[in-house]
Amino acid sequence: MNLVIDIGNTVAKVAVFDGVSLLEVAYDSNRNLEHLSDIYSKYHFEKAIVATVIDLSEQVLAQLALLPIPVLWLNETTPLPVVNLYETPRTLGYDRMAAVVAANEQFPGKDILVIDAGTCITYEFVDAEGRYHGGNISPGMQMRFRALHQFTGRLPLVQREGRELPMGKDTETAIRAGVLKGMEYEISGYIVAMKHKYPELLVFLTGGDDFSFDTNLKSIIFADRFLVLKGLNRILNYNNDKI
Ligand SMILES: Nc1ncnc2c1ncn2[C@@H]1O[C@H](COP(=O)(O)OP(=O)(O)O)[C@@H](O)[C@H]1O
Ligand SMILES: CC(C)(COP(=O)(O)O)[C@@H](O)C(=O)NCCC(=O)O
Ligand SMILES: [K+]
Repeated sequence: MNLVIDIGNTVAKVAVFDGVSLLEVAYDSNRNLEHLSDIYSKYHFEKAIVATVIDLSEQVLAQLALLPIPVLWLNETTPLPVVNLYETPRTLGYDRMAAVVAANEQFPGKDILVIDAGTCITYEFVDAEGRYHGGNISPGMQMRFRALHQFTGRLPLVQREGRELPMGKDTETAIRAGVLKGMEYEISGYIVAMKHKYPELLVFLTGGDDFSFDTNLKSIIFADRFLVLKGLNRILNYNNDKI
């Protein structure tokens, strides 16, 4: 079994894979992997992979150091099943690469746009020859709600759940629609622009933020909440003989 750990800016994900099958996922705070010991004792693991986009707390480092199996720390030196054309591989967030690796595994000969809506929204492009060209980073949903509150004198902190209108009729609905429609139009805009350039383009959507689209683009999107974990598992298997 493979132990796959993805530590994001908001949530840490701990997953169990048997070959390519995902058996279980646990969600933890990124400051303390509380579920790790329980999961570890339930299965027989051979190896692990860790990807992080934050500097880890002493606690998480200590929890990972206790693992009695080989651990692959994903970074710019890790051999990958796609070509990395990012100009600064040392500064790349490897959760982004993992999502690309999983999408490319499902559709090897295709141009793919991968959209990951987590703390940030990231847009990644991998071409039909398996070359990762890079992509863009923009604020995630919670960040948008919080930024509007934090950087103004009068705007409240609005929650995702509540009355949704196409155009706001009061401060709360104006902010909610502004954030949600802003994300929707941003995402649709990327898809339309990239489809224009790459007519055969496939689109994957992943990340913790589920949101619904009303557009006809919905039908061309593959939604997969576990894309990053699946990509990390593929990278771990790809490096089987090296760890
Ligand atoms: N149970 C949950 N705990 C925390 N965030 C959640 C939860 N369910 C959904 N979310 C949403 O998912 C986002 C985190 O998504 P994720 O892709 O895991 O982010 P990251 O990889 O940046 O940590 C949060 O910003 C939040 O809006
Ligand atoms: C862009 C990100 C903040 C996204 O993180 P996430 O939303 O998954 O927590 C992360 O991938 C990161 O810190 N990247 C480093 C900069 C770069 O990729 O170039
Ligand atoms: K993200």
